[in-house]
Amino acid sequence: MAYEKELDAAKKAASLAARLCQKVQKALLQSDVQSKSDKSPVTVADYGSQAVVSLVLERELTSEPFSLVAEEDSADLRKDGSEDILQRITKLVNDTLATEDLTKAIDSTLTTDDLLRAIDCGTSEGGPNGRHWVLDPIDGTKGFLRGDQYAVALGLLEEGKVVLGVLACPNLPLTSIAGNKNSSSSDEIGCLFFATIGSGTYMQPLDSKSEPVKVHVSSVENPEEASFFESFEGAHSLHDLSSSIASKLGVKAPPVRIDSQAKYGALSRGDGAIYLRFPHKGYREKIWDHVAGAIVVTEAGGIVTDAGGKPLDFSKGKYLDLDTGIIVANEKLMPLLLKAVRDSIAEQEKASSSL
Ligand SMILES: Nc1ncnc2c1ncn2[C@@H]1O[C@H](COP(=O)(O)OS(=O)(=O)O)[C@@H](OP(=O)(O)O)[C@H]1O
Ligand SMILES: [Mg+2]
Ligand SMILES: [Mg+2]
Ligand SMILES: [Mg+2]
Repeated sequence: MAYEKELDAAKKAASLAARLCQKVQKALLQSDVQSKSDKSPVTVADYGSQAVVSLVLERELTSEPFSLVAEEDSADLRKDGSEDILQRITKLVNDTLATEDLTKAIDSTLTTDDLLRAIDCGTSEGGPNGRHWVLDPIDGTKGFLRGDQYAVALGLLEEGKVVLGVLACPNLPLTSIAGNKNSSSSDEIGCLFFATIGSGTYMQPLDSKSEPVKVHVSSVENPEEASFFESFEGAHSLHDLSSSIASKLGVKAPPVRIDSQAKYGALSRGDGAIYLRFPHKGYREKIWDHVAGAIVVTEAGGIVTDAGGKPLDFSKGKYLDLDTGIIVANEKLMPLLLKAVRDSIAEQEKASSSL
C-alpha cells in the first residue's frame, strides 16, 4: 500500500498526542490555559501534542527531509514568566513518550530547550512543492476546554495535494452520534480515523489494537432525511446562514453542533450527511483546520468544496483562499446543496444591501 510507513508513523504520532491531551483534559488547571495574541486559547496540551507529533514523525521517518506546517509556535513560551508552564509541558511530553519507550529512541529525556525546538519544527510555510506534514495539535481548543469534542489532526501534502490524513478524536463515541448532539450513545469513546489517497477511510478505537473498519459517508439522497453538522461556536460559522440553507433543502433535523474536525470524522461514517461552515467576513481559514478532515471524508466517498463548488486548494501555503465557506455532502446531495447555498447567499446579500 502507498504511504504505509508514513501512515504507521502518523497513527502512532496522533494516538500518542491524543493520550497526552486526554491526560490534560482530565486534570485541567486554569494555569494551563493561556491567551494567544489573537485572543484565542492555547493550553499545555496544544503545545505538548505538537511536540509529541513532531518528535514521533522525526523519529519514525528518519530517512526523509521533514517539513511540518503546524498551528502553534514557541514564541509565548520563551517569554519571561513562562518557566513553570514550560517545565510542565516538558514533563508531560517526557511522560507521554516514556509510555511508548520512545524517550530512549529520542535520545534520553528531553530538556526544555529540546521541547521548544520540537514545537518550532512546525514553522514550515507549506506550498505547492514537495512534502509537507500539516498538524493541528488540538483542533477545537474551545471544545477541549469545555470537556467536549476536539481532534488531533495530522495530514500529509504531496505537491500541494492531500495524500494522507489521520484524525484522533478522543471524545467521539465509537457508535453513531446521529440525533445525539454531544451526548454519547455508547459508553465507549475515542476514535482514530485514517485515510490514504485511493485506499478508502478506516476507523478504529483510539486506544486499542482492534481491526480498523472501512467507513462510508451517508447514502441519503433525500435532503429531507439529511442532518447537518456545523461549528459549535457561533463565532466560527454563521448559524443563520446554515439555517436558511437547511430550510431551503427541506432538512427536518436540527443542526448537530460539535467542535473541531470530529465533524469530518463523524461525517465519514455517515452520522450526518452535510457539513456547513461559513466563517464571518474577513476570517481566513488555515490549512491545518481541514487537511486531515478533507481526505478522511473524500476517501469515504464524500465531496468537500468551497461555497462556490470549487475543490479546496491546499497548495497556497498556510491559508486557504476560499469563496465564502466550506461545504461537504455526498455526490447525490451536492448539486442540491450548492443551489441552496447560492440562493441563500444571494438572499443574504440582497437583504444587507437594502439596509
Ligand atoms: N472566527 C473564526 N471563524 C472560523 N473559524 C475560526 C475562527 N476562529 C477560530 N477558528 C478556527 O476554528 C477551529 C475550531 O473548529 P470549529 O469551528 O469546527 O469548532 S467549533 O465547533 O466552533 O468549536 C479553530 O481551531 P483551533 O484553534 O485549533 O481550536 C480555529 O482555527
Ligand atoms: Mg483548528
Ligand atoms: Mg488547534
Ligand atoms: Mg487554536
